[in-house]
Amino acid sequence: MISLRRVSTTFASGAKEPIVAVDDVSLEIPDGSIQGIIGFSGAGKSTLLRNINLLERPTAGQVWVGDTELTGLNAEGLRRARHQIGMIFQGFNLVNNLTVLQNVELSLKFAGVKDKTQRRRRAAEALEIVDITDKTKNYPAQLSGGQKQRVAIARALATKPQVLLCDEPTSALDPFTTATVLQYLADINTEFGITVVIVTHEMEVIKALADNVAVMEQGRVVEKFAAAELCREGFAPTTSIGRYLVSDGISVRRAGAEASQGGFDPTAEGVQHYDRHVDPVRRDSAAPRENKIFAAVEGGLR
Ligand SMILES: Nc1ncnc2c1ncn2[C@@H]1O[C@H](COP(=O)(O)OP(=O)(O)OP(=O)(O)O)[C@@H](O)[C@H]1O
Repeated sequence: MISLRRVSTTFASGAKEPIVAVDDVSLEIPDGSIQGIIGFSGAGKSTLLRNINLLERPTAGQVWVGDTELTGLNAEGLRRARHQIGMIFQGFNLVNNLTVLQNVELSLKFAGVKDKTQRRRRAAEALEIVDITDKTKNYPAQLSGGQKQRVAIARALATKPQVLLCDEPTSALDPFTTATVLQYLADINTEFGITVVIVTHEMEVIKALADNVAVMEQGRVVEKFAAAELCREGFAPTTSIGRYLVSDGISVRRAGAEASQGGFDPTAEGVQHYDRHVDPVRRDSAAPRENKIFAAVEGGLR
């Protein structure tokens, strides 16, 4: 469980009034779930996400990940705790003068994996999870946006995190590539039980991925609901974003799975878009991929 307890984050802004980016937010995110955080620009979504790994230290409140209160740790404790929390960004944040493999190895080096062979093996394993083993010797500039984000996901996974924080991970991608990246995130959540927290302003991303939704406005979480609620007759969200999600049709991935009892409902509008564009290579290679995942798990991914 990730538990944010009365978290606030205020930025000084010179002579002007301080900016309250996050205002007394409490949020519980169950292990293994996908939490969507949605809101308009400037609502405080990214700051709240960065509060979870203390990339932005809250000015008040507590952040708990599992049994550990991150806000109570010293620098060394926090450094170690952060290995449990991977993060990906809209701009990918790869190191341009390192190859794909070296980029992933670097995160293991920072995580204190001293043995070079082990670093290389674990980096290669992580790259396998996102099916990008053919690009290990390439540099970021030689990759498409979607490939860069997949490398960033591999880099985040290499340290075997329990939590993956995603800050607008698909905002820089076209719809086709977005769908592929979302599929990887869904797979990683399902197969490894990694808790995913995703900040976005894209309704499609929420519909395709989230189990639970938090709507932010002016630093506050003003509405929370399970994505499945969007399918329930009579569900009446109070925020404009919530109402939009309802009026836009009930094409929520997890809710669709529940409603149809048969899993993912590819006929739902919106989901169709998501499903159709999933990389066909991944659909066709289910069996070998499964073995690969097991190998990775045996290798200690979890
Ligand atoms: N380092 C900072 N210093 C000062 N103000 C900041 C800083 N980071 C964010 N802010 C301010 O805090 C508020 C919330 O910003 P934040 O980036 O968290 O919002 P957001 O919902 O993620 O927005 P967007 O969708 O545009 O990225 C904004 O007013 C922003 O200008």
